Amino acid sequence: MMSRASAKPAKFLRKVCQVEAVRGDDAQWWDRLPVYTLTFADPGGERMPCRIACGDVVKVVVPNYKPKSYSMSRQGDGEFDITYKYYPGGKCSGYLESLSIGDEIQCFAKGGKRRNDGGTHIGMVAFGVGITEVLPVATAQLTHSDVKRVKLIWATKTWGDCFWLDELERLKADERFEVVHVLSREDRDGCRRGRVTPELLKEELDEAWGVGTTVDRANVRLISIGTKAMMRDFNDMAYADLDYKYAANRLLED
Ligand SMILES: Cc1cc2nc3c(=O)[nH]c(=O)nc-3n(C[C@H](O)[C@H](O)[C@H](O)COP(=O)(O)OP(=O)(O)OC[C@H]3O[C@@H](n4cnc5c(N)ncnc54)[C@H](O)[C@@H]3O)c2cc1C
Repeated sequence: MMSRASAKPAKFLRKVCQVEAVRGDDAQWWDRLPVYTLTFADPGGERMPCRIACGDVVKVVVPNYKPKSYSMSRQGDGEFDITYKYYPGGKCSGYLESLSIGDEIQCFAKGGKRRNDGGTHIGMVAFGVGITEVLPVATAQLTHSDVKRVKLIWATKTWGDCFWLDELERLKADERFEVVHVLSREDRDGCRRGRVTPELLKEELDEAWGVGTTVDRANVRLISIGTKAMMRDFNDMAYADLDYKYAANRLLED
């Protein structure tokens, strides 16, 4: 895999807004941060060595700062996408926000996780913009014929924070795939209200699938993507409260 020393220039081709910003009453605060997808040409015409099925990232070298990670959200023919949430004042998302079409960024690929094979029931939790990594991984899981169920639990503040809804609908055409939206700040038909808790995971995964009865626990694979704190909380819930085994049940291994 490439390193910072081998960062290469990738030309910025286009930008799509996924989530519109909502400004708060306080001029400094935004009630909803915007999300954009940026498309870049493959550096030097060479396909970036990113395996989006395994959550590899694009390291964006921020000028006069350091490289920051962005999941590759799509790999196309001669191009790739990253999808970022813009944080006002954010060092890297601010840099991405400042780019104009035709500009070049310096970037390199990083990753190395492997699929922990053998899972038939895949439980995935995306916290907010963590969906950028989770959805490509979910899509890849559905290419495995031994996978019987893929359940994606997407936790956001509101429905307005959700994007890629068309893509989710398209994936739902595969009856093995299911999405559960968990909204912390909004009541909405068809969505759960609240946060991801051990009780919610037990209901949506163990009870829904019959883990321990019709489904062997050894056949469950789990993944969560979000901030470090959110992923730590998820690990406590999954590997302590629900008693899954980290080594055996995680979907991607280092
Ligand atoms: C493996 C990995 C993969 C990742 N993939 C992605 C990805 O695909 N997409 C993505 O977007 N990120 C991703 N990230 C996170 C990304 O790397 C950066 O951490 C993120 O973009 C923030 O960096 P920043 O430099 O822009 O913000 P920072 O410089 O860290 O600052 C954030 C600023 O935003 C401010 N802020 C926060 N909320 C609000 C608000 N509501 N209103 C006003 N100001 C606010 C904060 O106070 C702070 O000043 C990933 C991280 C890792 C480790």
